[in-house]
Amino acid sequence: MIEVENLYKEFTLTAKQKKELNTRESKAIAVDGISFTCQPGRIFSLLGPNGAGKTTTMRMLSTIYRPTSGGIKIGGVDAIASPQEARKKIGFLTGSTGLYARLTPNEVIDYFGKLYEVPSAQLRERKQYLFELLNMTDFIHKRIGKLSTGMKQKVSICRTMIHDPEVVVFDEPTSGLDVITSAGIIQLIRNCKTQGKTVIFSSHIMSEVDLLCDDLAIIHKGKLLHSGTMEEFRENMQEDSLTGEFIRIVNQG
Ligand SMILES: Nc1ncnc2c1ncn2[C@@H]1O[C@H](COP(=O)(O)OP(=O)(O)OP(=O)(O)O)[C@@H](O)[C@H]1O
Repeated sequence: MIEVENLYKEFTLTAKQKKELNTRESKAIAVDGISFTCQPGRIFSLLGPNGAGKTTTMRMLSTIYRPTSGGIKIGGVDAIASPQEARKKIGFLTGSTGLYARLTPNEVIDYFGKLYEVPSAQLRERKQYLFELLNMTDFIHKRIGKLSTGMKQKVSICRTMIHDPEVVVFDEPTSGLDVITSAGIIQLIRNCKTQGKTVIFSSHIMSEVDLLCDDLAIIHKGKLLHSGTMEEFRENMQEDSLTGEFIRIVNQG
């Protein structure tokens, strides 16, 4: 379970950022008092346009950023007071995950498996499950530096999932990937749900959200504009399409 209460994050702007943003303000509010709960065995989507605050929220959930104020609990653990304990329960996928170009996927996953203290027999099993599910067996012994963007993304996903975390945080997991690669990732997210994990993923693609999620939150300019089940969202739509409804909510906010 993920419990988020009145989460707030502001960044202090550097002189360069102030110039780029053409502002005299010394602070930028990225996340402005949002609250939500993600339940085990359900897929929660954080949807919002560019700059809405999705990545900042995901990074706070994953203990990479410390919130300016507010509360986060991951599987009952206070992620702000005990980030290390919370981190053991989380698998976090972000677009900027660094991978060692000179190692092979197999070596990287072994390394992270050991880092997370996954017992060897379990590590072998997890690797087999993930490599097969994501169709990776052809390139697990090639150097990462020689792999395509989609292949690297698959390696990052394996890295995220190798310790079988109970909470999965995916920041735009299919961004820039072809439909076949995306389908493998979507299947993995579905399997996480079946396994009773808590899943949150961010996206700005409504069709992907529609395909996967049980619960939906829409954020814009750091504020929560909508939160509820996907079923309720569909039932109460005022526009003909899900994308149309998303745009209507964002424009109203
Ligand atoms: N390190 C930072 N310093 C200053 N401002 C930041 C920083 N990181 C993010 N922001 C600002 O916070 C706001 C939210 O950014 P964030 O990256 O969380 O949005 P996002 O919803 O993930 O957007 P996208 O879909 O474009 O990735 C933006 O206005 C952004 O410029």
